Amino acid sequence: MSGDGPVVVLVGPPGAGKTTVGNAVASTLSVGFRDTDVDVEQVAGKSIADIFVEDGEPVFRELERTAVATALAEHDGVLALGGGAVSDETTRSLLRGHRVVFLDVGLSDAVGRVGFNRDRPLLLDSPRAQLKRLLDERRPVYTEVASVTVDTSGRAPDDVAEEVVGHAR
Ligand SMILES: Nc1ncnc2c1ncn2[C@@H]1O[C@H](COP(=O)(O)OP(=O)(O)O)[C@@H](O)[C@H]1O
Ligand SMILES: O=C(O)C1=C[C@@H](OP(=O)(O)O)[C@@H](O)[C@H](O)C1
Ligand SMILES: [Mg+2]
Repeated sequence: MSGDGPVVVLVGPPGAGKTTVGNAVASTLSVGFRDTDVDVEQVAGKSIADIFVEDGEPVFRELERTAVATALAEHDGVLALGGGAVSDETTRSLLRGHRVVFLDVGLSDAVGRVGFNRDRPLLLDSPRAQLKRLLDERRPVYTEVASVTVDTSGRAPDDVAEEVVGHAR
């Protein structure tokens, strides 16, 4: 249903907990949860890993840009974006005016959470170095699009979710 947009949009690097915390926040608020990574997989009819291998990252980014725009327009619950969505300028401008929370995470915690996960194509090779690069490159962008930053390092998902609930619309 369309309305004022999502009650909260979660951005941040892989392993920040956008999907996990987003689900918990939606459950607490009794609203729907949507994740643009899932939307992209549904539209493409295959996993993100397969999109990267078979079609390439630019195709994934194009699908992601459309998925974010669609979700912002029609979802009124909690919305989690993929970690790289904010690298797109159109997406950044679409996020203006929305309640955006940056879930931050330190490098060690991020590596511990997703360093050995095989579902994230960007982290298959040298996960620690890749996560450091993504964090260094994107932190300024996450900060720019978000009105609030919540550090998740060393914290349980439920604890983070409770804080995010306080920032929802
Ligand atoms: N605060 C947290 N503490 C410990 N592990 C976490 C936390 N948040 C998420 N995780 C775990 O880290 C992994 C990645 O979480 P996920 O929600 O998919 O992150 P994102 O969507 O930001 O990439 C999952 O295995 C999840 O259970
Ligand atoms: O950081 C990125 O560029 C990506 C993050 C992933 O989502 P999560 O941030 O939910 O892991 C997913 O969109 C894809 O693997 C690319
Ligand atoms: Mg996710």
